[in-house]
Amino acid sequence: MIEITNLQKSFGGIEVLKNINITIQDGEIYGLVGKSGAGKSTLLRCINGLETYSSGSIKTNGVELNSLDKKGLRNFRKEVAMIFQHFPLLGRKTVYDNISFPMKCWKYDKNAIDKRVRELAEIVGISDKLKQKPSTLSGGQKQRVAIARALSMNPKILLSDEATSALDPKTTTAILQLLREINEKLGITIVVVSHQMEVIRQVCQKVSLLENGHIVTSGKVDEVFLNVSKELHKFLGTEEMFPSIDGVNLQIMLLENDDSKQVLSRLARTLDVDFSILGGKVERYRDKHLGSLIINFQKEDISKVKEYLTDKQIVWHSFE
Ligand SMILES: Nc1ncnc2c1ncn2[C@@H]1O[C@H](COP(=O)(O)OP(=O)(O)OP(=O)(O)O)[C@@H](O)[C@H]1O
Repeated sequence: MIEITNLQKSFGGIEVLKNINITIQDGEIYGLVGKSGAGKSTLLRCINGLETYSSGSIKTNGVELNSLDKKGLRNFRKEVAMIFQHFPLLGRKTVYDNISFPMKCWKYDKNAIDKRVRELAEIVGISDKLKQKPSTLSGGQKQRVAIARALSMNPKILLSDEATSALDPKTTTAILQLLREINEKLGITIVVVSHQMEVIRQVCQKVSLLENGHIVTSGKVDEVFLNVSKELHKFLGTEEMFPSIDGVNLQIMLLENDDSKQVLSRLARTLDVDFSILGGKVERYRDKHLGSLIINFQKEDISKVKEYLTDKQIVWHSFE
């Protein structure tokens, strides 16, 4: 478990992390999302001990990071691996040598290294590329090599800093799927940093939204979506997506149940009201699909519409 309490970090007198409180359970995939400069990478670097923090606490499995000496920190880093946007592979070495590199540094036995490299190559799907140089691989394949290398020391935690940001959408989905398989098969806790909500939605169970160094929204990803806050609207750029026409715009959230699927036709029949559909979308949240519709109702109907939706336990948001 990673427990971050009242964490504060400054660079040269400028506070870049402010009162951060996050608990990440073992085996969870946790997302940190936010705009550029929000403090995501700094937080990730604090978690793996690459940055010190000014005050507060980070405990990994009960051990306070700031209390570790050099040797303690070196051993701790064996348990926390990291992958990056630009997969820093050794260009002159083969894929095999890249994956085996950390184990060689720690002077592992040659046969054990060979067994582990082949195992990892199989897990990440690059068994046929072991003799190639990174320059002959696609971006997705390079990231797979970087993931295999990150897993070589059997880490308990994998930190992913914008690992899919340089990849096209299809390759991004494939790499996120791989992270999920690794999480499920190997039980590794994964922290995913991204500036894209789409990435977080596909793979994470929980999320914290960072803005200017502090957390503005946290929770289970689908709940954060359902109870979309002003801050999340601002981050997603959706606060201005509702055209200003007469009447009142409601966002109606659609879940994977029958009640929400037929809500509009039932509502119109029961209340005898007219409405206009302004927009809608369906998004994937790990294994679920959640949707939302933006509906414009006439002002005189709005209170009975809200009452009806609340009574039917349909989640809605008003943009008055
Ligand atoms: N080594 C450093 N020295 C001084 N300031 C830094 C340093 N590292 C980061 N910062 C500052 O801390 C703030 C947070 O940066 P950070 O890289 O953590 O943000 P981020 O959310 O990861 O952004 P991005 O997505 O662009 O990487 C920024 O204002 C940045 O300029």
